[in-house]
Amino acid sequence: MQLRIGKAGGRDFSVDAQELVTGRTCIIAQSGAGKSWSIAVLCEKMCEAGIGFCLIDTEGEYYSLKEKFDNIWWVGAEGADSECEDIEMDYDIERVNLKHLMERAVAESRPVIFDVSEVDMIPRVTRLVNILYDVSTEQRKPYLLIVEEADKFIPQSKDSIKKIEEISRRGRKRGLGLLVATQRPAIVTKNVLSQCNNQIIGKLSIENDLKAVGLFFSSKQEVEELTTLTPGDFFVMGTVTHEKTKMRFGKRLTKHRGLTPLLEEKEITSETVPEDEPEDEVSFKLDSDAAIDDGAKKETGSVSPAEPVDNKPPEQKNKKRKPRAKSSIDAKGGKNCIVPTLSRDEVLDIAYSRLKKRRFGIGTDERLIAAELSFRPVYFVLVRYIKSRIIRSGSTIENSFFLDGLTGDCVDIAGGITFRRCFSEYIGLDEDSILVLDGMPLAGETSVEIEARTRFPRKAVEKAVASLLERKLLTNGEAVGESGEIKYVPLVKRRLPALSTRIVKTDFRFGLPEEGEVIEETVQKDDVRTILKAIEPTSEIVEFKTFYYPVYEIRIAADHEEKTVSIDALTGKEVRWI
Ligand SMILES: Nc1ncnc2c1ncn2[C@@H]1O[C@H](COP(=O)(O)OP(=O)(O)OP(=O)(O)O)[C@@H](O)[C@H]1O
Repeated sequence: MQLRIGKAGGRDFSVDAQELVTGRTCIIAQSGAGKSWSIAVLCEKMCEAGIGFCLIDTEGEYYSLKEKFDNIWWVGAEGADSECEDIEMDYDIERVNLKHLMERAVAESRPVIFDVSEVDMIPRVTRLVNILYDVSTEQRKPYLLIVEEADKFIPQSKDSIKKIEEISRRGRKRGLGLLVATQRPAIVTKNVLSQCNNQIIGKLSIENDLKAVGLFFSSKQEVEELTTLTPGDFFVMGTVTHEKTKMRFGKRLTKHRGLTPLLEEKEITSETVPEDEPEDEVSFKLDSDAAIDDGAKKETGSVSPAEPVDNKPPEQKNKKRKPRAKSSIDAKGGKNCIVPTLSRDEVLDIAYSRLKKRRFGIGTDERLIAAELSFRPVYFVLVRYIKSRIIRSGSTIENSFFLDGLTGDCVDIAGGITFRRCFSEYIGLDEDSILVLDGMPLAGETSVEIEARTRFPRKAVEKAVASLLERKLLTNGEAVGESGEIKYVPLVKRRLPALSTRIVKTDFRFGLPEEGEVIEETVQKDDVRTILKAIEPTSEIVEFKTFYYPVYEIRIAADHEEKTVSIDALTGKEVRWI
């Protein structure tokens, strides 16, 4: 019987079930390289094929297999809770008659998750493996023992659980196979590793660990290749396959729980949301992709066309990560993340095909080294202002738009997220400095000219100029003419846009995501208010809400360089700065 567990070179890749279940296999890869994922895929395939196994779960992450395979018995500490309402523990690890349970499990080829995440592991596992060995000696039926984090149970020291070593030597004749997984082969007892007739080896970086697996490879280059593998990629060799193969484990049928930085649920920050607003939706009215009228410039004109366009996102200062709180989600909080439509797998596929075709332009040996989902803060801003020139005097106009919560730049989200420079260079300035800077002609101005234009007293102009010089938003100043007056030239890439009458709206699905990191916003509402006042003195912020847009950060490395590309988790397009 073959178990189809993934792909190798575009083709399905299978392992021999008999060899896997009754043989000795080690899965070796560093943290985050995909061991738990691979074990879960193997378990799913064994469940589908009706093969029995007992998985020692040290992190309490495998109960989700029960989502699809409800004949699994989950044995764990009393009160252990799953994050899924309809999955419940079957047996209390302290009370269950373990001998009786394992006799039935082996006889019925039943999968068992032996969850030791909340208990003293070593005595429980020692007891389990003793019982399992005896049961297998009696029944002689194929059954697989899976030991996650093997370095905890069979370290290279006298503390190793001897019965596991015995299973590795003598289990086969009893039908009892062994699969051990570890991040640190260098510290697992050689008594077991040397017995393994199958090896599944993924990314490793630590020198000693590379040495420890060196014996499984024929050349140094092959061992070095291990350092470049991406999560999910493994070399499989031994009797489970006919030849050594580099493969990638396939999709999981059940949720992967071995994730993920924890997200904290966040309230929608709004001063004007009425008490009875529907709780599960944040919706805005949509009109067009450009909400602030970027074209409508003031007299001083826009930036010179000759100026190079900076496509790079402004630096994300103070980019803080928020942990996900384990507490329950309150009615409103946590529902303001846009739910991604693309899975991590799908985005990895996109990145891989791009690696193959267009490359990312940083070297000949490009490879993916990380792909993380994060949620980027976006503000929805609704402004009301009076503009007597357009509509009869005294009438109010509304304009809404999206701003990047990290930079203050404009965000368009119709058809995928894109960023346009608008406020970022002005964030943190006081109103006087903004007016001095934004109104300055490209050729520059002297202090006297600034005074004449702004009607600010000399002291105020000096203060504004000093703060702009400090922020490097003006040139240092050159003496001009016979009087030797100093002329300052603006260094901003964008002038402030004028307010328009546009209104934005979106119909995204908001919710609490299962994985990913929420990035905390850094731009202050007060700074946005100051800029809006400088653009239009009558403006008032009527609504100011924060929501989070999902983006996958893909890290690519070549020989000497690394690059991060952001992929929109709704469209699969690269996130652009225009
Ligand atoms: N075959 C795969 N396909 C797609 N994504 C994968 C695959 N393997 C791993 N990943 C991704 O890599 C992440 C880390 O994988 P996993 O939790 O299995 O690592 P691990 O080696 O068990 O880490 P640790 O030793 O720290 O528990 C997963 O959350 C998943 O997003």
